[in-house]
Amino acid sequence: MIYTLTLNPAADLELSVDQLEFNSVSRAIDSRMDCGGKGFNVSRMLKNLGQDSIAMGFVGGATGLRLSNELEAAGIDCQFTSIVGETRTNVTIVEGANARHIKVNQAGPVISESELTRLVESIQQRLQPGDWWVLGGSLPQGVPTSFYAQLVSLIEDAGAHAVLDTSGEALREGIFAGPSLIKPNLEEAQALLELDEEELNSTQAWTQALLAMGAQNLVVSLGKAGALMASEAQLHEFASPSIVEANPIGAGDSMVAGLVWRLSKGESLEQALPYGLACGAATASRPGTELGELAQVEQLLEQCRQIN
Ligand SMILES: Nc1ncnc2c1ncn2[C@@H]1O[C@H](COP(=O)(O)OP(=O)(O)O)[C@@H](O)[C@H]1O
Ligand SMILES: O=P(O)(O)OC[C@H]1O[C@](O)(COP(=O)(O)O)[C@@H](O)[C@@H]1O
Repeated sequence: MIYTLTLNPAADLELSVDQLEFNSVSRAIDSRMDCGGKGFNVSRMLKNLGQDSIAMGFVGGATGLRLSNELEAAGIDCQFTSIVGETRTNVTIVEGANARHIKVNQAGPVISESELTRLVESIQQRLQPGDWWVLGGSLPQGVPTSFYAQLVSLIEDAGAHAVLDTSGEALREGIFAGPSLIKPNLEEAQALLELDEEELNSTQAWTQALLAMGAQNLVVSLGKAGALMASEAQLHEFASPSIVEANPIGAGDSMVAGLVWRLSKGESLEQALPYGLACGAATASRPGTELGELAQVEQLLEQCRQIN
């Protein structure tokens, strides 16, 4: 089974404007609201790929209810921990004229100690060897930065696989607990390291430094340039397919979905990575946080090649 955990889900509100202007009123020419949050997106993408998963996490208030209803309507098994606070809304403003965007993510609700305890208990009840657990996204307020590390240890000690996709201190502490896989983008990966210029210019040096912190495997996504994969014995670079980008939000989560989909079938990371790239590219070609579909992923797969 694949589980996805989203501690800080979000409704993703996208407003499109012709031209972004500060200190004046802009009128949206288009708007859309999608279900977002890293683990939720992974479950949604897995569904598009024909793969079931169980979505877990904190949901609260009207926004939380809206997201739960949307996931359930998509046929995703939801096992949420309800909270008193309100699930957040993240805003993206897309400027049509210059094909660029600004994204502002809210901090998210405050989680109480009893809500956190209930979540840990519901995770512990489900731990089984061989399962895959995707832990994705930022921490809402009140959740300690060591929380992912605690979960990674629980999951890996149970003989299951933890895939960690977060950033900053939560990622740093989580890596030390030895997750099966981490998937930062380049900026998130390099922010963890204090390397000199020469080491930063050597992919071998900085990927090995990340692995030395504790991650068993590493995929670093590079946007349209593709991705790197590294383990103790391997370092490979793959190219991403070429698409017309509409909105890259959700591409990273879709890549994680593609990876876990294939890894859970027993494939190696090298075999799984082209699926991750194709899923990321399929989603980047769509507006808002709309995610790629299987037919498009299969078509893009042909263009995902290993560069070295
Ligand atoms: N414009 C694009 N063209 C082709 N592929 C893309 C594009 N943007 C994203 N992708 C694919 O999605 C993956 C994840 O995107 P990336 O932006 O690196 O992740 P994140 O959202 O975590 O920052 C990339 O490795 C790539 O395969
Ligand atoms: O939890 P964070 O880091 O604030 O990120 C949440 C945001 O990231 C997303 O999950 C998209 O992530 P990616 O672009 O990395 O795939 C959005 O749906 C959501 O608004």
